[in-house]
Amino acid sequence: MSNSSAVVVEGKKRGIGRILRPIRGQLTAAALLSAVGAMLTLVPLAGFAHIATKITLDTAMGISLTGEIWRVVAISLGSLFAGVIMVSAGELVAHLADNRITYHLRQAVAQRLARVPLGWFTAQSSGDVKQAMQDDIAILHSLTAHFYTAVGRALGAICISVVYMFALDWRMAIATLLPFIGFILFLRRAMKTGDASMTALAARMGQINSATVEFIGGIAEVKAFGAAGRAHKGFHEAVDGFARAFVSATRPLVTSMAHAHAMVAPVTVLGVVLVFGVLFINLGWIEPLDILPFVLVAPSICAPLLLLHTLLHDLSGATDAAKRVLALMETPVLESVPSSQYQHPRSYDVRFNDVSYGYSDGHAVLSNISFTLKPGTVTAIVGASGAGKSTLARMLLRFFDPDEGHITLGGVDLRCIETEKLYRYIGFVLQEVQLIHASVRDNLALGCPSASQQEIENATRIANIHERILALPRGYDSVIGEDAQLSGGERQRLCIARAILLDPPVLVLDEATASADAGNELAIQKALSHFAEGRSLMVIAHRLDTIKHADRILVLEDGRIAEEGTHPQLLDLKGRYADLWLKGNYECCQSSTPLEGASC
Ligand SMILES: Nc1ncnc2c1ncn2[C@@H]1O[C@H](COP(=O)(O)OP(=O)(O)OP(=O)(O)O)[C@@H](O)[C@H]1O
Repeated sequence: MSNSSAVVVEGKKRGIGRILRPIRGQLTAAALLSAVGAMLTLVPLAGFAHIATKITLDTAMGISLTGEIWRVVAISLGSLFAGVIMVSAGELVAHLADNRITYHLRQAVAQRLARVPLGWFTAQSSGDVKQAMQDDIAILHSLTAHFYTAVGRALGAICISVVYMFALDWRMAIATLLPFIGFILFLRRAMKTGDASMTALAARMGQINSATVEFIGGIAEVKAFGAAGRAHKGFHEAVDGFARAFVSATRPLVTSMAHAHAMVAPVTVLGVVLVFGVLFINLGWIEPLDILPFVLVAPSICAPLLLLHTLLHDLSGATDAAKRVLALMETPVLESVPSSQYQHPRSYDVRFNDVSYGYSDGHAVLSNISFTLKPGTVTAIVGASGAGKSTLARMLLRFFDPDEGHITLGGVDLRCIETEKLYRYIGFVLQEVQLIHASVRDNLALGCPSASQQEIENATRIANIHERILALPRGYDSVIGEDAQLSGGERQRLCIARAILLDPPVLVLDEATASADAGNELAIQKALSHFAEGRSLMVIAHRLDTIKHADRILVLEDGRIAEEGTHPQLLDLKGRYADLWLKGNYECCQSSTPLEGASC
């Protein structure tokens, strides 16, 4: 995509924060509810510790504790109940926010894609769009619906436990936290090891991919030239290299992770509490009963800490997904005027005015192109492969806008014509045939849903596909890809019928009969020539004999119009066209198609 002035780039700031901005308040509320809820659900642990301590100490002194026990039990149960309600409320708020953002993102992406140049879709694989629209938005769902509440719960539980332990005895609290500090240190080491080895692994994976592509892509040649052994060898070497790199990369990683997990195993934490507890008792710093709350609370930090680690690990995937969705939402769009400035073409003559265009900066694919398509005439564009023919056709369809110059329809700049209307004025059939998963009838009536069966059949007869459709199991109701398995040529004829049904005053055909066999091509050309009457037709053709009676032929060379004229005029010039004609080895007096006319 060029940095054309015709595109508008909106917003450069990237990141997950931008994606989640509309629901930031809801997510914060959800996280807070979850955090406070988690804190409250831990109150019973403190309650148990309190009761156990009291029973041991006070009953020995003969004090009755029934009233206090019931009070602590009531507070514990009340806290637990309130905590569960708050955690559930947090989940609900997060899911509502998720529902809102998912809807908002899908709408925003769809609206954006409706405004991007059609040329973007040819450069972008549908896989990329599907990845962002479905997979990435699903990943963001786990972020919005679960991440914030889970982080809230984990942090809430950890914070309240730490505060509680420090409130009881700061020396025991510090000692209890030692395994968790060990966990963080081992984790950091694992991450460092992981980062270093991931680069090496990615390089090895790249080698496997290249070897696989080479092997699969060239399988025919490999077999034909008996090089299967050599190709296999390259693939095996890449796989072996990856396996070796994997072993040496994972060994230190797994060791560090194993140490980290061992640090936060409840048994380790309990062991540390008991060892330091006994030590502090011997030092006379604490009483034996003072250990009890630590024994109850310290292991409960393990699970939230591990959960936090997993969540932060998942966050990087969600960040990448957010970036991809954001990139889609920032795809450069076609420049358009405010709807109040839309204009209606007064006629249907098309004019290219000094049009230049390049896909990338500094390399012009089309340079200073000027010509007019007059109504009722056929203009053919010919030239060597790569000369810029398809680019020229796509500019008329606003796949891209010119970098310089402009294109008008009936005197109105294409940028001032509402996009939907533009495709009512200019129909097209391109090399890449696009049919949707629907019935043949629906595919035909895509741009014209109110078309009658008679109108549809008239179009399919012109495109020479009516009989073939009738031969399908359910005729016009057969579904593409299910019971309508069509060849490339048949799909192309279906597209031609679809374009004909729209009855556009201007029609662009880019290698529209490329997949048709000779007989069909003749029939389609014949039908199209009748259809062309009174319209402007732009035909791009490789085979010069199919366009030799066009009203005007433009010969493109390196993105410039090298020659123009009628077939006889161009032959007389003895220039580029005459050369192409000669090289094409066309028979002078073969039966002509109607686009060709009759004379030789
Ligand atoms: N989407 C794209 N991005 C970048 N470059 C492109 C793109 N499409 C075409 N090009 C380049 O622009 C030049 C003109 O391509 P174009 O398809 O217009 O030529 P063409 O005359 O129609 O060729 P052919 O007859 O082989 O279809 C070529 O060099 C091609 O590689």
